[in-house]
Amino acid sequence: MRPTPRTSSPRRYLMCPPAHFSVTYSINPWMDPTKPVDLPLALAQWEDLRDRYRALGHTVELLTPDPALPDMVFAANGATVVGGRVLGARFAHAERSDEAAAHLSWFRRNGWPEEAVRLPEHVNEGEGDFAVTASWILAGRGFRSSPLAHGEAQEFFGRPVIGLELVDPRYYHLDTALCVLDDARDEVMYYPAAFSPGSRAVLARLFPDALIATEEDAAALGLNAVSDGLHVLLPQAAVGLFEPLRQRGFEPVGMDLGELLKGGGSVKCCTQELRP
Ligand SMILES: CN(C)C(=N)NCCC[C@H](N)C(=O)O
Repeated sequence: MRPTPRTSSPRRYLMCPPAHFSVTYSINPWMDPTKPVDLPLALAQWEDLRDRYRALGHTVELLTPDPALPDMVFAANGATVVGGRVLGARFAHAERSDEAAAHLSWFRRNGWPEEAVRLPEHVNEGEGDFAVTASWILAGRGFRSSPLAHGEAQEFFGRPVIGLELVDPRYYHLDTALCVLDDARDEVMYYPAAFSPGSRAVLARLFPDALIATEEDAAALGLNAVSDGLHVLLPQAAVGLFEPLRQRGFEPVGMDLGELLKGGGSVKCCTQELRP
């Protein structure tokens, strides 16, 4: 079988340097405050990701980190931007709640019109739980985002929102268990065991040709990846995903974000996409 021809399209990303990253509390099973974090290494790994995006021709905007918010490096959680409209976040845990205002004020200061920016009513952790395909917005629930946020997103963006129930605490956000590979073609990769039986059936119906990840690759946070339609940047430890991606015509790019994994996030968590 010949691989589908792929093309990348230029993206605009929002990232936040891990200048104050640390693990001082635990709000997901990956976080162990007794394990030290090597901050210079975390910064170097993050810079490598930022530079890789730029080298691939993408634009990276920067959010100023706040010393009181050690998880702010996980910029994907701060908002969801689709069609130039911004749905702000409302965090489930008090430790992260002030990040939401920092994101909203960034959008207001950077030219987004007031009517395109929404302060949300219901708990949603941005692109941690919202994934955008050509036809739908996939929306995770079960650990962080409220199912009520799914209706709110559908009204705000005017796109069909498909709710998916997460059942394994290691995969507490949708973007730890599913990655959109081609947002022009409704193509994804995911780890079925992270979802309830009903949600698994929905995924199988919507994405019959999806790339299915093994437990090993999911446990390396291999699905916490970012695709520009051709290049797929993913944790380098998810070795089992590289060949299946190549067979489909993608170019996998392994990244080492090992220090940030101590906070429970990797490539996608660090990357919020600003969709025009
Ligand atoms: C998978 N994406 C965007 C994420 N899954 N974000 C990482 C959040 C990590 C943070 N310590 C937390 O537990 O909220």
